[in-house]
Amino acid sequence: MINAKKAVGERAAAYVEEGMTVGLGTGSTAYWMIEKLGEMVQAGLNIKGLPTSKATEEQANRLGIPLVTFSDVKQLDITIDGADEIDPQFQLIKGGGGALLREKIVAKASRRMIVVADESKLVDVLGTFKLPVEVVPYGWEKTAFDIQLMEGTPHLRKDGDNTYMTDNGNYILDVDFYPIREPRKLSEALNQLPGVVENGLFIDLAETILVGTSDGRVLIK
Ligand SMILES: O=C[C@H](O)[C@H](O)[C@H](O)COP(=O)(O)O
Repeated sequence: MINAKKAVGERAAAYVEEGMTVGLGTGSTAYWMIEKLGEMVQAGLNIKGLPTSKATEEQANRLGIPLVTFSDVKQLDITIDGADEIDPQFQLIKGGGGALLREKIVAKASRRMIVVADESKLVDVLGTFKLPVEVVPYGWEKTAFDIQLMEGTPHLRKDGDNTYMTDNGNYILDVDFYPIREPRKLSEALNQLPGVVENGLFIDLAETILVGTSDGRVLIK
């Protein structure tokens, strides 16, 4: 069977050029982009990576990709990352893997964001995928209550019997807001709640979308 995520991830690595500082995304599609970048680095490509999660940091270290942090750089040339849903206006839902906060900080610091996904991620209207919202543990029940008043149905993310914890020590509420007809408004309203750290709506950040199809093609949008 053709691995659409592998094909699209590897294709995206071609956007990375000598000397660039690269935001390294998180997830099972970005994984293949990072593996390919590792090969390119071993073959002599000189780049610096800034990882969006601890998992990605470990992968990059294993592959010998030199890493920087925001104490070294304030702007990146490019970020390549996956998505959970992509609408026709290139607005995204991200955070299925819990990395949305670091991913958004890195994407916003980048001159361009390339999104890699298989075609199952393309939707007409966002929200079938429950929107991940990162919240501080203190008072999360009150934050969830406030989200319900916004007509969302929140579910506290679990990790087996435990509450799932992000790389930043926060919780995730996966919120059913379907259909999300006004993603910008919803994103702004969520971020007004004091307990919300960030939400998984990525508005006007994706510049180019690479879509891997089940028959092995990569479409560039
Ligand atoms: O927090 C996780 C990220 O936003 C991922 O980029 C997103 O969940 C897509 O992951 P995957 O490529 O594994 O479907």
